[in-house]
Amino acid sequence: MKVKNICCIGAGYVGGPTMAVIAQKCPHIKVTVVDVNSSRISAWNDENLDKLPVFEPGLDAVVSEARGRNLFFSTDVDQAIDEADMIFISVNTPTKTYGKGKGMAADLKYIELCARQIASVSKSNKIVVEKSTLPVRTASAIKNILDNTGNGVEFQILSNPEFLAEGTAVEDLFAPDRVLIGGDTSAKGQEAIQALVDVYANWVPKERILTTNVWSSELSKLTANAFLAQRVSSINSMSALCEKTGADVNEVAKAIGLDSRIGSKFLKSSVGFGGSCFQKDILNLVYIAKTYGLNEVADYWEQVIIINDYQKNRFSNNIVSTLYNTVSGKKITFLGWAFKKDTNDTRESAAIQVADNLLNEQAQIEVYDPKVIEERIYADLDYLNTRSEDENRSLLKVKKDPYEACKDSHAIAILTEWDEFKTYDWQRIYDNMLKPAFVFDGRGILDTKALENIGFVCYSIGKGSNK
Ligand SMILES: NC(=O)c1ccc[n+]([C@@H]2O[C@H](COP(=O)([O-])OP(=O)(O)OC[C@H]3O[C@@H](n4cnc5c(N)ncnc54)[C@H](O)[C@@H]3O)[C@@H](O)[C@H]2O)c1
Ligand SMILES: O=c1ccn([C@@H]2O[C@H](COP(=O)(O)OP(=O)(O)O[C@H]3O[C@H](CO)[C@@H](O)[C@H](O)[C@H]3O)[C@@H](O)[C@H]2O)c(=O)[nH]1
Repeated sequence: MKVKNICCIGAGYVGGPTMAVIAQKCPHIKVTVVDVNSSRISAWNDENLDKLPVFEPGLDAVVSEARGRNLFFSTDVDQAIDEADMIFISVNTPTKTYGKGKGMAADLKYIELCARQIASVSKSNKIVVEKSTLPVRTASAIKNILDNTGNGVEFQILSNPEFLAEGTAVEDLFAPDRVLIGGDTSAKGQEAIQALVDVYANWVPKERILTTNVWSSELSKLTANAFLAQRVSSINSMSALCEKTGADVNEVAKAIGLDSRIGSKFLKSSVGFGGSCFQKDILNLVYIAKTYGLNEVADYWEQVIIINDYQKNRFSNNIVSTLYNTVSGKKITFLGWAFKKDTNDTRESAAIQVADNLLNEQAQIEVYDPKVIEERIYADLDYLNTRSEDENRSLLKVKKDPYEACKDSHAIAILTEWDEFKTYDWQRIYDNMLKPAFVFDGRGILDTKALENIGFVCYSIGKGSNK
């Protein structure tokens, strides 16, 4: 079977870029991305490419090439489902905030809604692809809903998890380490797998397209994120030990990373990992292990989250203790709010927890981030419900100019590794700060020696004193 018409439900960080790349690479396939959020769809359709709802380097060029040709964004979900022979489900699967599994399990209500809508609208056979990250065995629930419509339509369910990282989404989609496709072992299942393999084969080398059974595919996604996050927590746990012992975490990371069995990637110590996936997916993994009675397995992975929380709190505690045990009324500047550089996404960003801790200590915070808008920052804080919205707005201000944000500040905290922070006129920043002028580099990106020569008092994550 040759796929001619794709529909993707969910025009978010995954659905948008993923489908834009499929459309660009496969001009013979019509791709329609649909979403219930009409303002998001309008933004995807905006003539001004700066207004796309997702900021990703290179995405504007891909969208401008394919949009209107064979890439469409629409709110008409029913029509797109009806026309498609392959439907990707790429809706959000956040951690449950209510009921059984609250705070741990993935909330699958949006997935189920999609399955029910596909079931009620479809008049012809369809391949349904799980693009969202899902707990292992979700495919059987989706199949159950789809197969019980009684209208004679046949559905094949595939799992095709997405491994792109934000900030490098387009690069990752152009040249993925692998594409993973899981499906049913029956002949029809294999045919469906082949149809999706053929889509990717338009630009991904065949040896990088891996096919498995559906459960392996679902579980591989959670496993990959757990392993990646575990590396960050592992090096972050070492950063605490480095600071106590005079070791330098960057030197340790380099020394161990040269061992080809360990490898050098994902060993950058930080103020803690963020992003919409790591925490949510590990909590989900922990929950799944517990439901199968695998308590030791659950405890093992939960430790990755515990260390991450520890790292964020350690960073804010260090700011308070260094500033003579009080930050009350003191101005602290945050450079960066996004969970990593080159994205406007702030979900689970370490900056949020660090800010909340410091606001509890009555600090005055001013934030500068090159891509994150003011409304997003306040929404992140308000969501925690720690204090009133008015208090958040009076204690924390968002600035559009980094020098303005740093003026008259007691301390600067680097929360995101944006490249531009390295190029600032740090002498100018120093001259306009209160003294002693402190810098807390939560990303280890600044040249500490150069800053110390200017007169700053520096703390860099994982760098112990050499004395
Ligand atoms: N963000 C990432 O980098 C990333 C990477 C790999 C996998 N994932 C996974 O992909 C999935 C989507 O993540 P995201 O970051 O794109 O989420 P997102 O919140 O940015 O986008 C999801 C979109 O789905 C829409 N939606 C929800 N229910 C809908 C429905 N019934 N009909 C139509 N639209 C609906 C929402 O309005 C939203 O715009 C999640 O399962 C996530 O775990 C995310
Ligand atoms: O050495 C490192 C690497 C990452 N991070 C932090 O870890 C978080 C996650 O970074 P990254 O993995 O690069 O971005 P994500 O967009 O969250 O991507 C992850 O989560 C996605 C969603 O599931 C997966 O698709 C990707 O493969 C997986 O890398 C960020 O806060 C980073 O700053 C570190 O602190 N040190």
